Amino acid sequence: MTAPLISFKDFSFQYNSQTEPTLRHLNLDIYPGEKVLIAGPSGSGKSTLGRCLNGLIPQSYPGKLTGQAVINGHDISHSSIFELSMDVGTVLQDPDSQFVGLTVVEDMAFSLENDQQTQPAMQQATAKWAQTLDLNQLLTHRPQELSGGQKQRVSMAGVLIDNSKILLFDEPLASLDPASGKASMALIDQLTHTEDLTVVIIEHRIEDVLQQPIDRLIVMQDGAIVANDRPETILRQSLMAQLGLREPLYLSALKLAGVDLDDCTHLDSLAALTVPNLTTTLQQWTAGVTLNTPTVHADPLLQITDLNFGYSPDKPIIKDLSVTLNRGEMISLVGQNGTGKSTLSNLITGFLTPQSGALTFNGKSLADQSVKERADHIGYILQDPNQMLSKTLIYDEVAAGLTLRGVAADEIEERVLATLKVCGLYEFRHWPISALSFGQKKRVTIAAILVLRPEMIILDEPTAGQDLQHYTEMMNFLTQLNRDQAITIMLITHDMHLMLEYTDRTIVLGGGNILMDAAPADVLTNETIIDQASLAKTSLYTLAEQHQLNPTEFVAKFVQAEREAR
Ligand SMILES: Nc1ncnc2c1ncn2[C@@H]1O[C@H](COP(=O)(O)OP(=O)(O)OP(=O)(O)O)[C@@H](O)[C@H]1O
Ligand SMILES: Nc1ncnc2c1ncn2[C@@H]1O[C@H](COP(=O)(O)OP(=O)(O)OP(=O)(O)O)[C@@H](O)[C@H]1O
Repeated sequence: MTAPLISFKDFSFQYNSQTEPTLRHLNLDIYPGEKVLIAGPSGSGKSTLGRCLNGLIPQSYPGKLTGQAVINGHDISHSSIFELSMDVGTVLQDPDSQFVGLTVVEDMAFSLENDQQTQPAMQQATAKWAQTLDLNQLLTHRPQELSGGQKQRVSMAGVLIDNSKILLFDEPLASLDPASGKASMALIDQLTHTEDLTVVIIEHRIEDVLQQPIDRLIVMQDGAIVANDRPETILRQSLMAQLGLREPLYLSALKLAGVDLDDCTHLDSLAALTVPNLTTTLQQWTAGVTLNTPTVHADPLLQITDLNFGYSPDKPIIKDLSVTLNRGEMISLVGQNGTGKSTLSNLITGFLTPQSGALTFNGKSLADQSVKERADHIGYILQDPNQMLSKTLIYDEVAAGLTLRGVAADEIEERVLATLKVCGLYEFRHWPISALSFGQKKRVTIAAILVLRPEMIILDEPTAGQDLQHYTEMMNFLTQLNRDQAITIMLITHDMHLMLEYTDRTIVLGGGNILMDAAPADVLTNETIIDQASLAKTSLYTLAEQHQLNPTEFVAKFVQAEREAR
């Protein structure tokens, strides 16, 4: 039998700054050529396990290590980062932080130059990977000029060029638009076969990873491995919710329609799934649901008229854009990577100034309001929490906005503690921010804005990097704010699931303007818009099509039934 390429035996790890081990008694073997998905709640130790694979632990993150972890014959406790980085190539969720070269080709060749390889060897290697990863047209571009999907391919090239046999992806989908995410998953699958790679993917969005076959799903909880099996076995046992994971949409739909999963085969792939009499069951279920009349919001809050903006005069990003957002709406803003969603948000919040056009909030022009004045009404939560955090302690970070605004000390305490409870951070209130996981940091930034009680909140990918429990808590919390206090919420997202289940109106941005402004179920069943804006059909759409149902109606009924069940 083949020996494992990665082998953990009764392995535990405790960061020096922690009082308890973060990884506990792991036993895990990964074999050459396997494609493995690691999932689990936020803070369960996935990234820590990733750091053990690529040598950052114990070299860059010192701590107490017991048991054994061997990667391609190298015991991590006695190997250098250099040795392990030759075995394991890591592609981070934020490729920007990984770029070292001024151009794509320089970035790709960087490690070869460090190894003092000859010019012809470097040229041969860059040509091979540029071809394999479809980067030939981009070699002279600066990495910062690329779209999210292109950046990820450059990062992959930068690690594959070292001939690493193991590739580690930490949340590869978090910042890609759905079409790029799909392409990226297909590329990873192709490389697993053609380049003889072993692939480890850490990702919360299981359904999106399962678009391509996965050999094994490993679920972590509280530092331990609680499931390690074929995805189909875990899906069949209905363990997903119990394990804190999000079930694929099509499975939720089957359950809603009363299907017994024991009667089904190939549960991990909608294309191969077989269920007896499914067409009749779904048609009967659809006929039994009556759609509610949608609530109409007609009280304008933010009015944007003929807005124009470009970072340089020859390249307009926003062109004559006009739109009205009403009080109490729950909106998703979607579109291709690099289309201008963040730019539009920066124009609204005052970080950027338009070349022409008008913005009014509550009937008053925003033109003469500073960033801080606008922030009293409109909160903006960035995608990368590290760009927003400035204090050492969590409590202080959440209190900062209130302190700056001169709120009385006892009111600050009351509001901060209430917000921390709502955001699931209360127990960490005395912790330094540096000891939090990515998902936990994200919640701190959301808490710091919510505490100001704004009338409108713009959130850039609010749930990226969040586990199911915190995702659901956060979205229920935002929904509650929206319903009870009529706060207008606009979510910038690449998560089609989120857009469908939690928003009532979707604005699709593309080519500097609005391509479509409609109910999410209408957007996600419009093939032309899906193509133009790099969105993706959800599995619900495919399921409806497979069973001769009207996709728009089926999706809308599913969303309504799910919301009622929440
Ligand atoms: N550099 C560090 N120093 C001390 N403790 C850390 C450090 N990084 C992570 N931890 C601790 O380890 C725990 C697990 O964090 P890790 O980032 O591995 O979780 P994760 O499962 O990847 O979470 P997420 O899905 O939120 O990214 C966290 O609760 C955190 O307290
Ligand atoms: N500070 C800047 N200077 C110059 N160009 C920029 C700057 N910020 C963004 N751009 C460019 O403007 C365009 C729109 O970027 P923006 O970040 O608004 O897109 P986005 O829709 O939010 O993308 P994503 O979905 O990837 O987050 C992109 O082509 C980007 O490269």
